Amino acid sequence: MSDRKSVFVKICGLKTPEDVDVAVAAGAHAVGFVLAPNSPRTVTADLARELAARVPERVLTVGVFRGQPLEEVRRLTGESGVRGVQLHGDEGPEYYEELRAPGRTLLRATAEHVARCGEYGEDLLLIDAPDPGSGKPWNWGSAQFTAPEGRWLLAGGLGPDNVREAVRATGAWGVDVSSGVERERGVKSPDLIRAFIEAATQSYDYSE
Ligand SMILES: O=C(O)c1ccccc1N[C@@H]1O[C@H](COP(=O)(O)O)[C@@H](O)[C@H]1O
Repeated sequence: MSDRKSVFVKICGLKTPEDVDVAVAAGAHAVGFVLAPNSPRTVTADLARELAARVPERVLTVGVFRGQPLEEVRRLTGESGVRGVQLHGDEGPEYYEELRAPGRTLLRATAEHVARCGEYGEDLLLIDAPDPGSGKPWNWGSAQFTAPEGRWLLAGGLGPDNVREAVRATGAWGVDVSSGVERERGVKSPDLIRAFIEAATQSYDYSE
């Protein structure tokens, strides 16, 4: 039996101060701002900075990138002031090495279901669906998926109704969600954010 009391919860794709405040008050451990282009959740570095400034130190702020040049990731990270960098491209270990900086948390997102934690020098591994941010689940429950050892986050099609089962089935250290806490694409629902965090943080209550 694990002595963990809760999973790590990241709420991603936040665009408004109200939604950031709701996620923080409900107990999110991390909040994400999409700094990749062409998403209904894309925010400018200026808006990300404004949103990140509302977040207490204990909550990790994360910039989300997809296949962008290193200089662009560096610039947007600096301008927005986020402390975490989440990469969804096919960047190699050298790219992570280039981005490493004191106080910065590097997250490597992959749809590769045999990934190992820390393989590219990342601090946290994120195992996601092939189409990140689509709300489509992948087959995390299948026998073909072997969960990695260590600290990894599960994402892809999670929501208040399935997060608990997903954590129990995979043993994920943490979870990440965007679509499953939206009332329409790109628009968050405070009620769903609260419900997701509540459900996720109950995942390791083995007393029942
Ligand atoms: O959310 C996006 O639009 C996005 C864009 C580019 C890269 C990653 C993106 N989101 C990531 O996807 C998962 C959430 O997926 P879901 O919507 O809950 O199915 C999460 O890791 C986000 O950071």
